[in-house]
Amino acid sequence: MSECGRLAALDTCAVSDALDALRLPGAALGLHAVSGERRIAGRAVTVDLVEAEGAGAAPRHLCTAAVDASGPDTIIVVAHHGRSHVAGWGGVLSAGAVARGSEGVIVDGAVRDLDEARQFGLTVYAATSVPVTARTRIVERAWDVPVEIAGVRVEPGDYVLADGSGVVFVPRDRIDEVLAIAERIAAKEALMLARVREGESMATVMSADYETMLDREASR
Ligand SMILES: O=C([O-])CC(=O)C(=O)O
Ligand SMILES: [Mg+2]
Repeated sequence: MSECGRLAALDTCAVSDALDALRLPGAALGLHAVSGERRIAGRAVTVDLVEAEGAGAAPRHLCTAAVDASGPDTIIVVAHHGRSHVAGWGGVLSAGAVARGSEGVIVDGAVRDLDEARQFGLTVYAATSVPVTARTRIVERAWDVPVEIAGVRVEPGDYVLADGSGVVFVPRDRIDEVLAIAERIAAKEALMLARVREGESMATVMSADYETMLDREASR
């Protein structure tokens, strides 16, 4: 199975635990599904946004090059630096992402045209939504460059997983290690759930062994 397929079979908590075991950052906090609630996995196509003032006139609308470059197994990752007063993503862009088969979009700030994103079936993870356009306010500094998303550095081609618990990023050169550990954690948790359903005591299922599980993964 491809790395994206293996990632999509996991959840963000198992991947976050694997990142913890490897002492890697990766969980981007404060983002949740605002359209098309579903788990998405893919490789990052990055965009970095800046205030328009002093940046010069925009030759095209923000995120357009990233949308044009996106497709299946990609997620458009927009560094909007927590701005909540203006949208870093909108409905026409959503239509473009859907037309190219992109897995979805992650914005660490506000987006708009959410009714359109939902209507088009696009999954969007963001901090919040507002009606206010980016035009004349925010422009694209660059795309296909390293960005920072809620404090996490993300390079083009890094792996992304987002679900009901939030968003995690995995550096592309660490994906094999992270997947191997996350898959072991998920398998252990599946066994724990079976024991819980069989009525075993919670204190036994989630014992000291569970508390120290990630340290043991780290030292394997
Ligand atoms: O003007 C914007 O912020 C972008 C927008 O509405 C869209 O893509 O539909
Ligand atoms: Mg619009």
